[in-house]
Amino acid sequence: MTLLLDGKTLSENIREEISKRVKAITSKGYREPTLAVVLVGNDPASHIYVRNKRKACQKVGIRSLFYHLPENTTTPELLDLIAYLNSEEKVDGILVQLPLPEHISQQEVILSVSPRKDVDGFHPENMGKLVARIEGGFIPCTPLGIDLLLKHYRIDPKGKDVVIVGAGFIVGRPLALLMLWRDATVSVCHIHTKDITVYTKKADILISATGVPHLIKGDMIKEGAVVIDVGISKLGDKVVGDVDFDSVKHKVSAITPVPGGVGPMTITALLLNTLQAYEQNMGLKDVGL
Ligand SMILES: NC(=O)C1=CN([C@@H]2O[C@H](COP(=O)(O)OP(=O)(O)OC[C@H]3O[C@@H](n4cnc5c(N)ncnc54)[C@H](OP(=O)(O)O)[C@@H]3O)[C@@H](O)[C@H]2O)C=CC1
Ligand SMILES: Nc1nc(=O)c2c([nH]1)NC[C@@H]1CN(c3ccc(C(=O)N[C@@H](CCC(=O)O)C(=O)O)cc3)C=[N+]21
Repeated sequence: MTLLLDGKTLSENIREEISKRVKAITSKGYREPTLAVVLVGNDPASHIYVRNKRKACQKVGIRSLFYHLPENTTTPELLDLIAYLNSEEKVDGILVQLPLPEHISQQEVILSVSPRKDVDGFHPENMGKLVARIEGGFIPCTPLGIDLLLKHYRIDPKGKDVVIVGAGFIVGRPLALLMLWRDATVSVCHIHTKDITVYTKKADILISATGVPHLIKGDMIKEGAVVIDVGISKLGDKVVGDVDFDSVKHKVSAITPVPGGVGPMTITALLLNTLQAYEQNMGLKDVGL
C-alpha cells in the first residue's frame, strides 16, 4: 500500500488554524498582518505563483500589497522600493519573486531585504541562523513545508539516509541543513554528481528538487522508500514533478503527488512565516498574545 502525502489537505487544515489565530489577534483591535509581494517583469509562471500566494493570504486574513515593476527596472530602483518597504512599519513581510530578470543583481536584492521581514528566509542572517540553529529566524518556505509534511505523517528523518537531488539555493541547500538538524544522514546530489543512482538507491527518504521532469524512475529507488517531489515543470499543458510517478508509485511506501504535494505546503509555510514576522514586529508575545 502506497501512502499519498496529501499536502493540499494538510495545507487547508493549517491555513484554517492560521486564519483563527489572525482573527483572534485582530479581534483585539490589532491591525492585520501584511505581506508585500514584489514582482519584476512579465514571466507568466511567476504571475500565476504570485496570484496564488496573494489569494492564499487573503483567505487567512493576511493583507497583501502587490508591487509590479516593469522588466527594465534597474537594481537601484528595486533596492529603493525594498528600502521603503523595510522602513514601512505596517509591512511585516517582504517577498521578492524569483527569478529576477538577468540584469538585476539577485545577490544585492537578497541582502537588501531586512532580515526581520525576510519571510523567504533567503537573507544570509536567516540562512546563518539555520546553520547555527538559532531560534527566531525564518526557514525558507519549501524546506519548512516539507518538514511540516513529514512531521504530520510521522515520518521521522532521524537516523535515516536522506538523499536530496538538486542543490539549489531556495530548496536543496537549506533543506539539507534542516534535515541535518532532524538527525538524518544527508547526501546532496547535483549536476556534477557522477551517478545519482548510487545515492538515490540508498535513500530511505528521497527528495528531488531539480526541475528535470521524470528524472527519478522506479529502478532508481529502494523498495519502501519515502519520495518527496519538489519539482514543477510543464509538459504540454500538464504540470509534472521530477519523479516518474507511474514507475515509482508501486515501489514506495509514501510519495507526494504533483500537483497537490509540496507546492501547497510551500505557500502554507509562507503564511506561517508572515504570521511569525507580524507577531515579532508587533511584539505580541510581550503582551501575552
Ligand atoms: N513545489 C514547490 O513548492 C517548489 C518547487 N520548485 C521547483 O523545484 C525545482 C528546483 O528549483 P530551484 O531549487 O529553484 O532550482 P535551481 O535551478 O536553483 O536548482 C536546481 C538544482 O538541480 C540540479 N540539477 C539540475 N539537473 C540535474 C540533474 N540532471 N541531475 C542532478 N541534479 C540536477 C542543479 O545542479 P547545478 O546547479 O549544478 O546545475 C541544481 O543544484 C524547479 O522545478 C522549481 O520550479 C521550487 C521552489 C518551490
Ligand atoms: N521569492 C520566491 N519565493 C518562493 O518560494 C518561490 C519563488 N520566489 N520563485 C518560484 C518558486 C516556486 N514556488 C512554488 C510555490 C508554490 C507552488 C504550488 O503551489 N504548486 C501547486 C500548483 C502547481 C501548478 O498547478 O502550477 C502544486 O504543486 O500543487 C509551486 C511552486 C515558490 N517559489
